[in-house]
Amino acid sequence: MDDLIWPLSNLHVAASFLASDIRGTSACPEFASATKNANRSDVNLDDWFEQVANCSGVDIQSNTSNYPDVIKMLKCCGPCILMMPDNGFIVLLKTKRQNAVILNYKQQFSLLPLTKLKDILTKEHVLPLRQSLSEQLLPLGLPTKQHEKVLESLLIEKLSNTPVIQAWIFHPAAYDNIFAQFKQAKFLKGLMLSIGAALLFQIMLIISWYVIGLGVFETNDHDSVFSLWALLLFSAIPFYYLSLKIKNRLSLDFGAELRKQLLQGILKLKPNDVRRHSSGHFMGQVMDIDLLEAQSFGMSFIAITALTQVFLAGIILAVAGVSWSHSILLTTLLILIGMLSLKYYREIKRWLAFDLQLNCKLSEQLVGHRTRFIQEMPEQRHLVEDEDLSNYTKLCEQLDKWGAVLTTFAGRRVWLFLSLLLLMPELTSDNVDVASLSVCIGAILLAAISLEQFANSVKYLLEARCAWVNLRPMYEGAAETCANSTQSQASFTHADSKGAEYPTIQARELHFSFNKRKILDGCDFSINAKDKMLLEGNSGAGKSTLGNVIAGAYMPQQGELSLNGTSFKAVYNELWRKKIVMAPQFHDNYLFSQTLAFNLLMGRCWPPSEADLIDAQTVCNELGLGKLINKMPAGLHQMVGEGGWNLSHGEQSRVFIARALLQRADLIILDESFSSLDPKTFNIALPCVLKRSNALLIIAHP
Ligand SMILES: Nc1ncnc2c1ncn2[C@@H]1O[C@H](COP(=O)(O)OP(=O)(O)OP(=O)(O)O)[C@@H](O)[C@H]1O
Repeated sequence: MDDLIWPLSNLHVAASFLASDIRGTSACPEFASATKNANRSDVNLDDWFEQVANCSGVDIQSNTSNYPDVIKMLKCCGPCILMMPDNGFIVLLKTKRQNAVILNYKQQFSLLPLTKLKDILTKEHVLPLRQSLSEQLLPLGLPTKQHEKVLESLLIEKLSNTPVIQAWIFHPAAYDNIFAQFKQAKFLKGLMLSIGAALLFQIMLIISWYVIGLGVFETNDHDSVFSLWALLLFSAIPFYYLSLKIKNRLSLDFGAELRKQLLQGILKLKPNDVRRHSSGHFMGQVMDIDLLEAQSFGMSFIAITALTQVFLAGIILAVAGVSWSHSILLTTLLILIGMLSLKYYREIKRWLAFDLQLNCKLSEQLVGHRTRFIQEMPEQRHLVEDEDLSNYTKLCEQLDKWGAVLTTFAGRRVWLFLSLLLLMPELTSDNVDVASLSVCIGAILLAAISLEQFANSVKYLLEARCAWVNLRPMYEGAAETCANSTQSQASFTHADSKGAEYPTIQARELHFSFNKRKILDGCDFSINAKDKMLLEGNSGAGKSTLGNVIAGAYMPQQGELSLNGTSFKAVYNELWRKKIVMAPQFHDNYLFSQTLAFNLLMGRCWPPSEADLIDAQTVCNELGLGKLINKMPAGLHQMVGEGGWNLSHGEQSRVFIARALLQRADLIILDESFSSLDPKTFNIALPCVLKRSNALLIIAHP
């Protein structure tokens, strides 16, 4: 048993093992020598796992489970690191039926029953409770089996809301290696299983035709032939059911995985990249996920099974058919489908690109509706739209035309007509081999159905492929962030522990340009722990750019930036942003259509504790928002933003300030956050900001 437990000092070896299994990289930060022999409670494990995630490029998700769901969680959380009640960890790779596959301390695999693993992991919570409950049950004098059952039910009841185990689950980071994600989610295995079941179903159908043919042409024992035929058909049903069930399950999981990854990708896009595109561009791209989700998995299944059936029919025609001509015809049609598919693919690409453009324009017109309504000449409003719509109609017509050509040539009619034409000599001959003729007709029918299915599914797969090309940058956004993070080997917390020796921020020779236009040209400065600084400058001088560089939103092209002595390059990730919080300019900040509490505390923690809510209320009171919250029927839980309570410009600015202050960062950057406040409100808000910030950088106009 001791072999199974990893000590804290060697946790990085286990983490490296899991990370390299997923991503092929094994760079994981060790705990500092000072903490190596320390107790687990002395280190912040979540922070450490975040560093591991950044260094290795895998995603690590911290997860807990309540007592009733422990087995369920263990079954799906591998590969993960589980926290032991005492000072150790267990590395769970996966589960095999009712056993857990564990990586032991000697880096060998061991099997452990899941129930035993559950007992080990939960003993801290369960043992004392079990003891006292057992004593309470004793006077009832229940037989041992019933006693245990009642005890387990009571434990489930008592611990249903208590997290009893904690795991850090490793999985591939958003996109970059999306196939690794699919591999881990066992999609390919499931797809193969489902296709296998579908093929078995088809083979049983073909055998049943053979049996029927046998009954008709070669035997008089019709009863037994009919029974055999019925038996074959009946036995084929479970395969059909199994194939559909696996396919549908996987389709749902695949869609969920795609959406999850897309969301991760979007959240990791660099702000500057996002700015270069309009919101409509992203909206259009995100809408493509429907195409990808709906078409790709199910249609891959249909395309593969249909193509396999076509090959099956081709083999039957070649082996049992009357001539090779059918096989040649089938191959020719497949080549034709391939060529038409290419043409159709080009048409969809053009159509989707234009559709994306229209989406961009539409969303921009919605956002800028008020400006257009007031300022644009009414007679000009629809000129461009009309032209766009006529171009769109032309593209749609082209797309439909080539779609129709593809399905017509690949449709069953062309194949049936030509193949029956080829069969004419045999059909009219007196010397016909009836058995091979019937097999040939069966194969022609199978090919007809499969060809049509194949052509239809290829059409949808091509649409999914185009959608993927559009969505790819979103997935790659995350990948690039991972790549940047993997350069990082330094541990932020180590330097942080020596933080007092360093200025909060130190910048040396910072350079930043937009399209070769220099905005920051060799900036040198430092900001100390309690500094309160004002950054003034003319419009366009680069103040916000500097703020964004310090906050980690923009990457400087040259120079050195460090926080508490740790280089920016070493911790360019979420950890940096936890320590430096920026309230961007009003037009760049966003009030979500959520509760006021969410908008205030989203950067601190959500869902919030009672203490967080009290803190949020106090900061709001200090910023002069107390009266407003009192007026709101639901107080802090009032819905705000679009469709909710419309906050005024000045109120919204103070919510943004409160949001930054509530994150308790080392440095807070406020970019023109006071510009919309009247002098009285400014005089209320400023003391709160000065009191509640550590280091502070205020960007303002002179
Ligand atoms: N994505 C971009 N591409 C090219 N140039 C940009 C981009 N973003 C900003 N700029 C330019 O960089 C310069 C600095 O912009 P920045 O927003 O930092 O100025 P600022 O000093 O904060 O101005 P203001 O006080 O008006 O807000 C401006 O001239 C701006 O036009």
